[in-house]
Amino acid sequence: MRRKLAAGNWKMNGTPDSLAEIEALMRMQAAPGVEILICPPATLIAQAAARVGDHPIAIGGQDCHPKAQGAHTGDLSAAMLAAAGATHVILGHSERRADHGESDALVRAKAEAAHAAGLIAVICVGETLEEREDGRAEQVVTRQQAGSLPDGASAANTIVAYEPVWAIGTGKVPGTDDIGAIHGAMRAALAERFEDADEMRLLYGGSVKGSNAAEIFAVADVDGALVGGASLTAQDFSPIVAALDAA
Ligand SMILES: O=C[C@H](O)COP(=O)(O)O
Repeated sequence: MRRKLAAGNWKMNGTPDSLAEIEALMRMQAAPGVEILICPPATLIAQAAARVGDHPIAIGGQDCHPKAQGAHTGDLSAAMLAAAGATHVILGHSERRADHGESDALVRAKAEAAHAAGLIAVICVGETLEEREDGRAEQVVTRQQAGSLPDGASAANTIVAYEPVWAIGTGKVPGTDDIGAIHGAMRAALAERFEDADEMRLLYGGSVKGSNAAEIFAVADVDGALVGGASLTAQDFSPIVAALDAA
């Protein structure tokens, strides 16, 4: 049984005042069927983890370096994230692939580093608009998935998020048939490589909001969401958690 996950990626947003949003989520009506993960900017991980305390909300990072330590100014190792209180790390987000030229091979190396530090890797894949219009969405996504997941990936240490680049922050969302087709192809490709593929969680990300969450979560093989803009406030995020709990 795959546990449903509502993950929030705050991206480059948030100051210590924003931690009040996590406290508001902690006060929210319990959604027993849903695991919640918040990935604030690295500057807030330790404070967020301290605020969460024993509450089951998990805290994650948004990137890590593939090396364990060394002369890499400005970077953070997976072990540093774990020491700050993170249990998860987002890797290979399309914004990192675009802004920092991250390849599948680099994402795979980062995932290996995350696993070595005991972190759960949330590995992102997704096609551009041009690739979708060329009819290559499934091919691109499964190729990225194959290249970005290390051989040691398992349901215990890896989650895959399908995020069409053109749907991120745009208000555009693929049709539910399209999401289902991609998630089905991802699951089938995982099954060829990993024994516990049936237990690996697949998230959808890209303009998920309270208003469209229920129809997205009704799609087969969608085990939750990776949410950007609508994760920044408890008011916007809580309806998504509720829709997932009800799905
Ligand atoms: O990581 C989150 C995704 O990029 C989705 O962002 P969005 O919900 O603002 O479209």
